Order: sequence, then C-alpha cells, then structure tokens
Amino acid sequence: MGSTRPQRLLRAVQKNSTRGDPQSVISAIDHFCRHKEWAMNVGDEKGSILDGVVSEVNPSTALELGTYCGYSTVRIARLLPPGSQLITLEFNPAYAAVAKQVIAWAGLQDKVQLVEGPSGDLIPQMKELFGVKSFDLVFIDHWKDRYLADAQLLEECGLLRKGSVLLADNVICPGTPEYLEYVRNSPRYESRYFKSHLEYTQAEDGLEKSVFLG
Ligand SMILES: Nc1ncc2ncn(CCCCCNC(=O)c3cc(-c4ccc(F)cc4)cc(O)c3O)c2n1
Ligand SMILES: [Mg+2]
Repeated sequence: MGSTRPQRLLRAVQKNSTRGDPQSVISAIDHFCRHKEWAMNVGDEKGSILDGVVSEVNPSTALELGTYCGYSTVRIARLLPPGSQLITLEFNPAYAAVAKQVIAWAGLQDKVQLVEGPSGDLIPQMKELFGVKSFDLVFIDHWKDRYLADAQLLEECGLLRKGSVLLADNVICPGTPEYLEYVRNSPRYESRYFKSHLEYTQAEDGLEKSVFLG
C-alpha cells in the first residue's frame, strides 16, 4: 500500500521543520505544496489574510470546519492568546490522523481539539461536548456545498453572537455561490470579500469575511 499525499506531506514536515516551531511547519508545507505536490491547504497568500483576521478578532473560542492536514489549524492556533481554544472538525479519519501529528509536531496540541465527524452532526453538540457558549471566529473550509447549511445551523444552535466572524475559504474556486448570496444579502451579516488566489496557483480565489450582527 503506497503512501497517500497527506502522509507524504507529514513526512516533509517532520524532515523540513523544527518540532515546536509553527512557522517552520507552515513554511515546510508551503514549500512541499509549491515544489513537490499541490494540496488543498489555504496556502501562504490567503493564509496571510487569515492571520490578519485571527489577530484582529483575537478569539477565545474558534471553530474550523475542515481540518485536512492541519495547515490552517496551525496558522490559527499559533496566533491564539493563552487560554483560548480552537475546535476543528474533520470528516475523513485518514486526514484527521495526519492533522493530529502535524498539530502535535508544531507543539499546538494544547490549544486544539480535533473532532472527527461530519459538521452537520457535530455543530449541534458543541455546547454539550465542549461547553462552548458561542464562537468568536469560524473558519469555513470544508465541503463547499455545506457552507450555507452550516452557517445557518450555527445561527440556529445559538453558537454565534453579535460580532462573531465567519471567514470562508474558496468562495470563487471551487466556489460557494449560494453561501455568498446569503451572507452578502442577509441583513444579519456585514460581508466583505478579500480577493486573492487559489493556493499555490495564479487562479483567482478569495476569502469572504462576514460579521454576524445578531
Ligand atoms: N460536512 C463536513 N464536515 C466535516 C468535514 N471535514 C472534511 N469535510 C469534507 C471536506 C473535503 C475537502 C474540502 N476542501 C475542498 O474541497 C477544497 C478544494 C480545493 C480545490 C480542489 C481542486 C481544484 F481544482 C481547485 C480547488 C481548494 C480548497 O482550498 C479546498 O478547501 C467535511 N465535511
Ligand atoms: Mg480551502
């Protein structure tokens, strides 16, 4: 059984980065994806935009939908203030296994709760599983046709408060048209598009930042 791309990405992290140094983990993944094998991490260009939003929000509780190999998990967790928590949901057990090791290699395991399962089932359990009152920041990067349903589910479960920030990846490529239409036209959100490029390519993509108005 040959290795998978996430396993090769993990090996590149362990070979080319320093344990406990999140920035070196981020650089090792970006180098691997740019020069060896493309992978669907948010990447360095959109990653800088993500960093800016995380720093601005300075969340005490954050949620990530779609962990994949843990690249954006590491980007977010490295910026979190002490005592804050990032919960990240991953559907695919093979991805989750790699992500756990990437997050541990970066030394960020104490700030991150990785939960395996579909977002639609897990979001309604956030309060009882983790005692979450509401999320200050949600990074949405999972199935593109689940963005709208899960944003509405977060609202219905009372997991958003006035000022909660949703940051959605891939709103152009692969694209999330019904989600965009919703957050841009709903009176309950103040939405803004950050134009960028699809990770490691010159194709257009971008992030949509939407503030929940309550
Ligand atoms: N419900 C639920 N709950 C929890 C979950 N955990 C995972 N999943 C399933 C998510 C599976 C991966 C999602 N991500 C992408 O598909 C993605 C794709 C591209 C891309 C690909 C090819 C191209 F040619 C161009 C662009 C680029 C990106 O940046 C992407 O993020 C879940 N689902
Ligand atoms: Mg993405």
